[in-house]
Amino acid sequence: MVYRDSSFLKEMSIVFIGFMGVGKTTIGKAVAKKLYRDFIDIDAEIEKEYGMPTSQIFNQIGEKAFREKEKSVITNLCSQKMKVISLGGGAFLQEEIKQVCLENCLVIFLDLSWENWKDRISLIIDSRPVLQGKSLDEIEELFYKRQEIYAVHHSKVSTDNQDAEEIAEYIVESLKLAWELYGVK
Ligand SMILES: Nc1ncnc2c1ncn2[C@@H]1O[C@H](COP(=O)(O)OP(=O)(O)O)[C@@H](O)[C@H]1O
Ligand SMILES: O=C(O)C1=C[C@@H](OP(=O)(O)O)[C@@H](O)[C@H](O)C1
Ligand SMILES: [Mg+2]
Repeated sequence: MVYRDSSFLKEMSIVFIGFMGVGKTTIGKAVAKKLYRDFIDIDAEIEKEYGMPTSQIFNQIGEKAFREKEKSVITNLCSQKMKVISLGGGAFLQEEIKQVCLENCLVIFLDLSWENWKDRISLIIDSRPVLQGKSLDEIEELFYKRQEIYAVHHSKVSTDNQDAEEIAEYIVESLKLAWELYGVK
């Protein structure tokens, strides 16, 4: 059956959410390339606006300003179609961001187990101010607490034991199947 009014499904922007370091930026970029869409990384947009890396924004201007900018950047970009957008792991702490994304975009939660996540810490610790100065136990507590904000999404993809390219391929194939199922041309 062909649903003639379902073409919006194929046009919706895709938003990636999940904890720091799960691969939102890496996988988002790969998915965008495979779908021939523009890729937007919200942290990169904020860094461009301030002309400095996130850690420096947190240190010099403060987290509050970062979060305000995060909200305005996401609110503006989420209304656009055909994008692939990777959020920062703390964006869904703000209810307004959560609502605007869930209402306008296809929200995909990238899930990774704590066991696998902790092997990745050395890759990200220097560039993630939220992790700095915390013990591993404190980071584990934050990891589990943060799962609450990702609980509402449209789709969840487990990323354990797969490389970013494989995950991106799986996401794109699943999207194509879903579009076909709904008769989207
Ligand atoms: N599936 C994966 N397997 C192994 N390493 C990964 C995977 N996805 C991302 N990475 C690595 O983990 C680090 C964090 O990835 P990144 O995409 O920046 O995460 P996020 O945007 O969610 O914080 C990077 O060094 C990246 O190369
Ligand atoms: O979880 C968070 O509070 C943050 C996550 C980071 O993005 P990634 O999830 O891409 O690391 C970045 O937005 C900032 O350092 C704060
Ligand atoms: Mg990122």
